[in-house]
This record gives sequence, C-alpha cells and structure tokens, in this order.
Amino acid sequence: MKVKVCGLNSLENIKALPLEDIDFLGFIFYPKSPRNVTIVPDRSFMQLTSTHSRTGVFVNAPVSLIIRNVFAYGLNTVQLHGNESPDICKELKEQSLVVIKAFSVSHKFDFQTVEQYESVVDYFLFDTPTKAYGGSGHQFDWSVLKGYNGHVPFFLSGGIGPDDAAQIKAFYHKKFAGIDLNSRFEVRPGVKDSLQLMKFLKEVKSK
Ligand SMILES: O=C(O)c1ccccc1N[C@@H]1O[C@H](COP(=O)(O)O)[C@@H](O)[C@H]1O
Repeated sequence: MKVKVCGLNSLENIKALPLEDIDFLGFIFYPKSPRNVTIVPDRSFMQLTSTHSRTGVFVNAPVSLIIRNVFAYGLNTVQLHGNESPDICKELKEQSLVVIKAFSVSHKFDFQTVEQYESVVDYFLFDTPTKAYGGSGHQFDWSVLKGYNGHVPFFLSGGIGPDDAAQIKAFYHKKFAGIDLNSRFEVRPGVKDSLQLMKFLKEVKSK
C-alpha cells in the first residue's frame, strides 16, 4: 500500500517524519489553502526530499504555472484537484509526470465520469466533496467505491485520521493503491504530528 502525506509546509517537520514509511510527499500550490506551500525549494529541500515522489497539488491552475513549479520544486508527480479536463492531464503526462486526478465522491457520483481520464492518468484519488476542493478532514462513505470498476489504481483520501488504521486494513478493492493523509494528522496547517504518523503507519502496515 502506497502512502502519500500531503500539505507539507516545513522543512524541519519533513525531517521529523517517518520517511521510510512514506512514498509521496505532497505540497499544495493553491493560494486559498491554509497549506499553500511557502517552503523555498533550495538545496536542503531537494536533498531531503530526493528519495520520494515530490507531488504538487493544483486546483484549476494554468498548465504554465504547473510546469513552472514542476521545475522550481523538482516535482515528478502532479495531483489535479479541481475540474481539470482529460486534455490537461494528457498534456502533463506527456511531460513525463505522474498524474493523479482527484474526484469528489458521494452517493450521487457517476463513475462513468472517470472513464474519459483512464488513458491519461496514473492514479485516481477519491476524496470527500467540499467547497474548498480538498482538505475537508471528513470521510465519505467508502462503500460507494464498489461502483468503481475501472482499471486505474486509486488513492483513498478525505479525512483519514489516526484512529482509522483498522478500517483501512479491512478495506478491500482490487484497484486500491494507497492512502492520502492530510489535515487529520496536523498540529497546525502545513505541519504534521510526526509521532502520530509514525504510530499510525506502523499499525496500518502491520499484518
Ligand atoms: O489540503 C488542502 O488544503 C487542499 C486544498 C485544495 C485541494 C486539495 C487539498 N488537499 C487534499 O485534500 C485531500 C483530503 O485531505 P483531508 O485528509 O480531508 O484533509 C488530500 O488528497 C489532500 O491532498
């Protein structure tokens, strides 16, 4: 199971994370988010994060702005968390980026919506609907994912918290690729509770 920890905004905090149990480090490039990245992408940032997939989260951003940040922060993965079209995903995938397309999922969600993205993304990410696009801290009803029969692997996201290890271990879907952890592990926006993450990841990865 892959693990993405999102909304990071402190180099000191990243140093304290259980990095050996994390695959994707997420940075939010969305000025309206309280987690909007302000880390300077200097040599210490590059070195510290070099062993991980550096993921930029964007919401309806112009491709030119995404690409600028891909170069500035050495991103190799982009998470598109707004209403981005399949064409935008394709354009970014053609830049050799790993593309994660997020969808807000509720009982009303029509999984046919994702079909047009299947050939132009690497992962889907299923999150809870919120006006803020993401970072709601609330879970959606994971049972609706029974309606997803596509072939693209997905991240489970939205309000996953420190007490959810057992629930995740019990969750099964043949395309379930990993989890995305964000606001429920925060000390404050942009700073994660590293001990809580360590404990949770040990538990969720145990047999
Ligand atoms: O975290 C944010 O502020 C945010 C803002 C805009 C788009 C995405 C955002 N974060 C993503 O939201 C999900 C769920 O987060 P949470 O666990 O409910 O806090 C996660 O994928 C983040 O990458």
